[in-house]
Amino acid sequence: MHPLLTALEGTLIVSCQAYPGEPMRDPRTMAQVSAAVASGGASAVRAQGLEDIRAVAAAVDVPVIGIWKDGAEGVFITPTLEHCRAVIAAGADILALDGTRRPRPDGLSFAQTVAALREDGFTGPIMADCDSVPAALAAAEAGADIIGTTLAGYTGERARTDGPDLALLGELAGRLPDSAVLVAEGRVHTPAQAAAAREAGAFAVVVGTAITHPTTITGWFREAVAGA
Ligand SMILES: CC(=O)N[C@H](C=O)[C@@H](O)[C@H](O)[C@H](O)COP(=O)(O)O
Repeated sequence: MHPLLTALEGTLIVSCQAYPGEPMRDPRTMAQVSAAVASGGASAVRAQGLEDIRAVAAAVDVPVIGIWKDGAEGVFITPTLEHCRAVIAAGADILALDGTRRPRPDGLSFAQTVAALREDGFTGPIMADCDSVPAALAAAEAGADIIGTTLAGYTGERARTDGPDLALLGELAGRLPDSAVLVAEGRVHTPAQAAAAREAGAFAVVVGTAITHPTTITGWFREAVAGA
């Protein structure tokens, strides 16, 4: 296991992202939200976009997982080697990128991308945002340090479960090489679901929307109130 990851076992990681056009889409806001979740005990923060990564890294002492979303279809989470290099240059401690088996815009495979980054001298952990068992196993084989369930339910490989994809976690638990850890990410909306993800085999759990996206959380409550 990568040494930086030892401290993350059994912890909560919080994803702090605002989407294009939203009121909170401002690196200063995301830095403040990141500092707030770090105060609450988040062991690491996941940030999107080069400006946010710079601002968040300056605002928190915990490791920053950096991604760069470019586009909204196909491979869009840190889709190319150049995106990866830019995320690292922006100050991410951990690099996350698409870890599916879909063709990448620059024509490189996931394995080639990881190899090029190691060739560059990047020594931090690399997180693969995966969508299926085969993708996860291939990404771990290619040298990913963290296997995330981030894209399960978003690519057509698996049905979109209501909460986290506990079945996928269960299928992967115990099947990854010792070099990689399994992280639950995606639709963890309640503390009970976070605990269930751990019980299903997750090394750590990432929560985004349910902690840092007030518009969505407001919608949940609005619907509950209106339906009562
Ligand atoms: C599919 C995709 O694009 N996921 C993104 C990856 O960074 C984010 O939009 C999610 O908020 C993040 O994965 C955390 O998940 P949740 O917000 O469900 O707790």
